[in-house]
Amino acid sequence: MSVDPIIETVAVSKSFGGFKALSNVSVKVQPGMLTSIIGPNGAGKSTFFNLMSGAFAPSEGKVLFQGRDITGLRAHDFAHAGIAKSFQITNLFPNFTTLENVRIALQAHVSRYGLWKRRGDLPGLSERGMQLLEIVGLGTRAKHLARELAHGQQRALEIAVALAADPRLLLMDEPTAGMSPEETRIMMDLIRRLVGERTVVLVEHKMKMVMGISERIVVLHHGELIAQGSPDDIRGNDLVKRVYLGQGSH
Ligand SMILES: Nc1ncnc2c1ncn2[C@@H]1O[C@H](COP(=O)(O)OP(=O)(O)OP(=O)(O)O)[C@@H](O)[C@H]1O
Repeated sequence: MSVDPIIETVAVSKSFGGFKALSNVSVKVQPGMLTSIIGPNGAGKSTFFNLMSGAFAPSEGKVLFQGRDITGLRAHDFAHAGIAKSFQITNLFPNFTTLENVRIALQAHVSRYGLWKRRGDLPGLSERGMQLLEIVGLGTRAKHLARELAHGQQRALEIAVALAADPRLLLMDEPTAGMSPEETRIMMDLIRRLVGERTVVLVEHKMKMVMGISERIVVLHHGELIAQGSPDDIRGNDLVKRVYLGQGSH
């Protein structure tokens, strides 16, 4: 494919003390697509995710975002460049309403660009906040406190908070962790809707979900890239099959 990648890792490695958690991984993520990072426990998925989000710098190699070398910049600069992340660990203000949580995120984004104004001066914030809540399916929950939402709804709210920065790239770490089958289905539908206008990269354990939703899959094992391709490529890959053999039904 000749399309320029939105984010690219060039031979990245990451060592913790003497231990190499990631070794020489080169991946090009295509824009407007859904890419999933998979691999058995300890494969290096979270480490790779953290390199893409700027949580830490690679020990070796480079990270390019829209062709620009962003290796070693702070997480804040990654966010500024257009990379947002949604975490497993909740990042919400539980005693604020759903809409207030999104408004705070929008306000933080506005202030980051030096345009901070008093609340009353930003009449568009509530409207934009409501639009984001509609996108994630929480339009009817705007006045509920964040802590009153069901688990799946809280995850959807975290996505609305991440979208407040209008990111080009959305990184999601196990977006359906701990969800019921119904919540998982709703989240998968939401993720599908987000892709296209944005690029989405997921770290995910649930194989069935990954195969059903992804356009590209990157497989890590013992910190190395062992395969990348379409779900069909990955399904038919002998090395991937061997790695997952006996892993149970993740
Ligand atoms: N901060 C750290 N210090 C030392 N070792 C680490 C650190 N972070 C990760 N590791 C090690 O690096 C390896 C890869 O970890 P990582 O969390 O990236 O894997 P993972 O694929 O996300 O695993 P899981 O599916 O279990 O979450 C593991 O052996 C882990 O113990």
